[in-house]
Amino acid sequence: MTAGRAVRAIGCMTGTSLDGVDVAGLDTDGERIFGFGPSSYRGFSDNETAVLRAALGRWPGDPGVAEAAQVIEVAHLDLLRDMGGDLIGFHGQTLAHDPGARGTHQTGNGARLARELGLPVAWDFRSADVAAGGQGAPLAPVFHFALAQWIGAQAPVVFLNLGGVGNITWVDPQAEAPFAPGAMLAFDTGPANAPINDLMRARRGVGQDAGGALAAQGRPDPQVLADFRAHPYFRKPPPKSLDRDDFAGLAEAVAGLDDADAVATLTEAAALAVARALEAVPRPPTRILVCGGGRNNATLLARLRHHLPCDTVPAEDAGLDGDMIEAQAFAYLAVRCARGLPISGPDTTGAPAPMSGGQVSWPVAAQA
Ligand SMILES: Nc1ncnc2c1ncn2[C@@H]1O[C@H](COP(=O)(O)OP(=O)(O)OP(=O)(O)O)[C@@H](O)[C@H]1O
Ligand SMILES: CC(=O)N[C@H]1[C@@H]2OC[C@@H](O2)[C@@H](O)[C@@H]1O[C@H](C)C(=O)O
Repeated sequence: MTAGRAVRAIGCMTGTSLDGVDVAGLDTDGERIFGFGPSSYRGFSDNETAVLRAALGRWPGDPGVAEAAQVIEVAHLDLLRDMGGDLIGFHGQTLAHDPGARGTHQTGNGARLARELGLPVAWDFRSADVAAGGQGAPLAPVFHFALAQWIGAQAPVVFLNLGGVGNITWVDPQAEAPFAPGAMLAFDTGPANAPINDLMRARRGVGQDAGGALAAQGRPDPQVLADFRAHPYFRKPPPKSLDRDDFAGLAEAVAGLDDADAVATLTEAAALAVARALEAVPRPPTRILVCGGGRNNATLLARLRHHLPCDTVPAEDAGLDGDMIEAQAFAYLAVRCARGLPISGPDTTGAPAPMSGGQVSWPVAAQA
């Protein structure tokens, strides 16, 4: 793979929402975007979700992890057999993330995918960064930088991803290169959909608050929100990242509220966390492009618009596919990994210097 020559990479993401696998094609040399390929999605069955949930917080070798890996590998093989492409970028399922102590754990074996698909697979994107002292997340920012150029942004823009956890990337599109000092600032904002999904599942037996309809009927609890805002995470300067369940106390704090007030409180908390994050960016952005499933939650989007200092619009307003940006990011990262280009640095994960990451498994080597 060389500069200026596009390959068709297929990126795969299974995020912290535990809803399913996104895969998306991208034509890129790992620097420029040349175009977007087809995308696809496969939801997890109830059984698969139960296996993954049971393995959350677990580390390699723990009970339940081999079963979770099997679910992830099979779900990816189902989707990837029909996607073609030259190279796969496989994120795997994050089961646990504790960069300051135990490390980060994405389950699923890229070497098995390479063997069964007959294609090179880039994977294990986060461990080298963590080993070097970085947070190991977020990794999509370098792709956000490329996207800012693709959409022709002239002034700073923010990408806000609302998955299970929220994260932002502030990008200065005039910067010479993504890892030039001051080109980006990225970090996790706080809980987003994960607590809402967990509450809806526990109380209503459904996976999400569709459209934010239930939150719209409730009243956020001021005391719970005051305690939430006092969480030490918000005082920590970036770089910083979160595990899915780092804000478990929030779920406990809404336990005594009725369903609508509880979900309204969690929705407001997600919006407040993003508003707080925007206070840390170097210069105000011209607009905030929202991607990830949370942009379909009308109540959450309305609360964001109430709190945020500039235009807050779905990524579609810039001609992007807001459901697939993370999967596309791992396609882009796969090519950067194969070329040994940096994927993280001081302003994204807090790695001491821009550094490459991930490993590539080749079908032949995988058979040996
Ligand atoms: N119509 C909708 N109404 C409300 N919420 C929605 C809707 N569609 C999606 N969501 C929320 O978005 C979630 C899926 O988002 P997404 O696929 O971006 O998350 P992810 O990839 O798992 O997360 P992460 O960014 O943490 O890796 C769903 O689980 C749900 O909470
Ligand atoms: C450890 C881990 O899997 N983190 C995810 C998670 O989901 C959202 C947020 O927390 C972000 O930090 C990251 O994913 C995106 C794709 C990233 O690395 O940019």
